[in-house]
Amino acid sequence: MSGNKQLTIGLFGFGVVGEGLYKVLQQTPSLNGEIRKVCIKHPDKQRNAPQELFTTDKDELLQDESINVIVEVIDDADAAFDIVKTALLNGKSVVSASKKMIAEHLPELLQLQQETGLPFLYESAACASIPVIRNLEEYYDNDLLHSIKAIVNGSTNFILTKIFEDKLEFATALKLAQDLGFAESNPKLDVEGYDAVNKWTFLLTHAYGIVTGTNEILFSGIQNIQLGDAKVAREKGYEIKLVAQAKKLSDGKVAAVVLPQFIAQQDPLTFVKNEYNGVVIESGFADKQFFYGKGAGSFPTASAVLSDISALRYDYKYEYKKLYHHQPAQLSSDFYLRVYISATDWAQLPKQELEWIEEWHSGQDRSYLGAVIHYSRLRNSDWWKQPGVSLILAPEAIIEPAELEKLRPVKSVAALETAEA
Ligand SMILES: NC(=O)C1=CN([C@@H]2O[C@H](COP(=O)(O)OP(=O)(O)OC[C@H]3O[C@@H](n4cnc5c(N)ncnc54)[C@H](OP(=O)(O)O)[C@@H]3O)[C@@H](O)[C@H]2O)C=CC1
Ligand SMILES: N[C@@H](CC=O)C(=O)O
Repeated sequence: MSGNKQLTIGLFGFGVVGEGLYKVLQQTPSLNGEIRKVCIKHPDKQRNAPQELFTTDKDELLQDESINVIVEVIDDADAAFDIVKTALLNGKSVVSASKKMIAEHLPELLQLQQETGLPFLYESAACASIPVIRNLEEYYDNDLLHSIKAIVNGSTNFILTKIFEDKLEFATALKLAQDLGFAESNPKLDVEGYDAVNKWTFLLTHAYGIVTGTNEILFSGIQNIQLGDAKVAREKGYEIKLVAQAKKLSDGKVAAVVLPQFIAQQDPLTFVKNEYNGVVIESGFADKQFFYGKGAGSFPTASAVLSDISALRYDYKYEYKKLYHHQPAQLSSDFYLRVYISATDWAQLPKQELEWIEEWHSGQDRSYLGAVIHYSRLRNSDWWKQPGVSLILAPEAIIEPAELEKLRPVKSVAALETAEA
């Protein structure tokens, strides 16, 4: 495919993203793209498009030789993988928004792209309207990419904004995120951090050449954050956001986590509210750069799908430069995290697991402490995921082993035990 070639599209899914794309394409005649057929699941639903466009038979798209592009925007990861695989093997270029499917099948998808030589693009799958994949892929050299810190889930950011700024109840805020089309069909994916970590897996591939699974990354969502945590944050002049981050350590490995974090006022992520996403990239010589835009919703997501479709006109493919043309980085499990932990009961906090405690406070309803802990201690335990316990990263959370002793304070766990007694 090259130049202004006719793109004949088979579209899977006509929900928030699919219908958005249909409308956006109607307003983009210069693209030279036409939707030939739309495959959906429920034939009886009312649609805002001619009835003859729709089918429930996937082969009407996948086996149609006149269709040269498959756009897959459905909410079923297993069916999505089957569609994408068949489409590529049938010689069609593919655009997808299904981050869960991509995260679960990245090695197979990499192989399929190599075997077929066909484009498989998915810019909308991470941070929706922000062109983060193409930027990581094309612009930043592996050695110079010091860190990425990002809000990659619109729904949780929306919920946190609505709870802490507009004083809505959690359930009301979630319902609003669902009504506006931001949340996944199963909102547990958003709330418990699965969606954010899914996105983080393949962003790590484009940033550092790391091919990993979600089980290799420490993550949680916002499910355990309490109003009391927000009060502590406010007293310290911080906000709480669900943040995905990766930092290149001095041994060349990458520390990566997806956890709630206190965000200081001077951090650009402070400005990221509601369904917006933000990405702060720190690279050699350029210092900090900040990308900002809508991270969920019909038209913002459709705009990124449209950009991928448009890129097919000039045969754009991801080269996975960091993976195939550089020395890919590895994930590190040897670093420390500066954390804030709150609990309804001191006994829930395993003080022996902490390197040191920097502050503590015991209130009527909850106790909290600020501490430093080795990453592996958190990975290998689940006390911090239990009801009643919340774990939030401090603003500058990642500590390299070589820095640890320089930072170790005089106060220790023993001091807390004395205070308790
Ligand atoms: N909403 C957002 O802001 C964003 C969503 N995404 C991703 O995009 C994808 C779509 O999301 P969204 O549009 O919100 O989801 P919706 O729930 O709004 O729509 C899902 C669509 O998929 C169709 N569908 C489900 N299973 C099948 C199947 N086996 N074959 C054909 N069609 C099927 C449904 O059909 P029917 O209409 O008949 O029920 C529906 O049209 C998801 O992977 C999501 O994670 C990515 C970025 C942002
Ligand atoms: N549910 C997702 C949708 C976009 O990826 C989110 O809230 O970010």
